[in-house]
Amino acid sequence: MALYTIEDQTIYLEETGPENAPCAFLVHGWASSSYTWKPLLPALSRRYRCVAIDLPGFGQSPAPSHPPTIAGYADLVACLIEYFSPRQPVLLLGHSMGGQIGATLALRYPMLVERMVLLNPALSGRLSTRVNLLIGPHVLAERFLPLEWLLHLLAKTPLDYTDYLLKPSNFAERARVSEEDYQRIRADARRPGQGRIRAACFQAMRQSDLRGRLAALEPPTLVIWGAEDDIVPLRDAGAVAAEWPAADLRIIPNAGHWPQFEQPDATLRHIALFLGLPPAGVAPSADARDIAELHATAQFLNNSEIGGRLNEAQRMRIASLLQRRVLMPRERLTAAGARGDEMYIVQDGLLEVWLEPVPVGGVRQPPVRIAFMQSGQVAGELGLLEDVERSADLRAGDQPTVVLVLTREALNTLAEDDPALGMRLMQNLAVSLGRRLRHQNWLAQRLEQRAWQGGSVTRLLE
Ligand SMILES: Nc1ncnc2c1ncn2[C@@H]1O[C@@H]2COP(=O)(O)O[C@H]2[C@H]1O
Repeated sequence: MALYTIEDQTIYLEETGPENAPCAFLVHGWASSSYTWKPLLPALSRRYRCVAIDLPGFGQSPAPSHPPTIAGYADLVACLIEYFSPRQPVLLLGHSMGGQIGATLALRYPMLVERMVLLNPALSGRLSTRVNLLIGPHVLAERFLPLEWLLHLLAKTPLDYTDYLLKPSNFAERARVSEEDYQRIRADARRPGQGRIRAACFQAMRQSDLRGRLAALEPPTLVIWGAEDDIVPLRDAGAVAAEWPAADLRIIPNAGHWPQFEQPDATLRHIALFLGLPPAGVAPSADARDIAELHATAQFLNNSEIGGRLNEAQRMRIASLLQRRVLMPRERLTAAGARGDEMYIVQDGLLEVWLEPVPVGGVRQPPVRIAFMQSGQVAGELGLLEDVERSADLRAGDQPTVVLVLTREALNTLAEDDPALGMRLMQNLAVSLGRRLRHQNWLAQRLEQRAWQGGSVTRLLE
């Protein structure tokens, strides 16, 4: 954990991911800590420099000197964003109260936020009836230090009721949460000495109702909600649907207030789709680790045959699957008759298609160049789609040539993980094949035309 100070406030935060990568800021919820993000950090820090904060008064960060407010927390996070990412807006993730802080920040400082991912965000600040009736009185009692210590001591006796309150409110009936994660979440919720802040934030959330202002949120946002959340109930998702149609709202079954722990695969899948991260299970290629290059590749794909009609996140996803290969002038990439399961997108230079004509009178003819592929065009797609022999030789032109390689395995993983993107990719490939077919038809027509014209000339001469 790293330690920072802003004015007189000390803040603990966890930093992961490459230092020169775009920044992601992660803001936890009420009575939690940066541990909130544990299931998501490995995937996120492959692409982002992740900064997971312990808000003042929570986790390891000491309490603020003034009573906390949601806007105050938003201002503090904004200050950190400006420090860590002075030139570029950031990805902002918020869970529960952290979602309310994130949305407040995006309303106050839209220029600091590139996009947002909100998990079960406490947008209205209204909590569930169960929390208000059962947990609320406990929280409010903890405002007073002697009472907090009394309740803390009680929690060490057989009279402890923490699990009865905590478990069913936080987790869905069929949730999958490991004992270790549960114990960490539980410990954060009951940290001694934080009772005053817990009570103050309980009130602060209610005083920061964002309903009626959601439509003004500018950054593209993914909102994920566990269907069985009994802390910030799903009814707040109704406000998202009604007021904020631009938000991408995803509801995850068999998850409650902690979808990232309860259904990590589904949660990560939605986030990966939204951010254009590689699908789970695909190791990033060496090139994909270089984030600047990844962005450049995604931009290049925009003008390629397979990147048409895709959004930025989808192009980033494909870019992260491609391997870059440099060919020497005239180097052979594939041989006719050999097997291969890769397709090539020409990034720079030229890829020539060579074919050996049918032997004439049993004599082999020298190969002829039948086509060439320029920057943005694809070749080798037949081998990618089907386990058949290559139909022609592919060779680099007279200059060094750079190709981006897509393997069948990567394509299959992508199509399984993101069927809509897989479908679009296939459509783009079909369109490119169609173009070639039309070109062949045109050549055939020209051949016919020449034969016919040739015939008529012969008649005239007669
Ligand atoms: N007539 C053609 N016109 C353009 N490209 C071709 C032609 N024939 C074969 N190719 C390309 O050459 C590639 C050789 O490997 P594949 O058979 O996998 O995929 C083939 C096509 O991409």
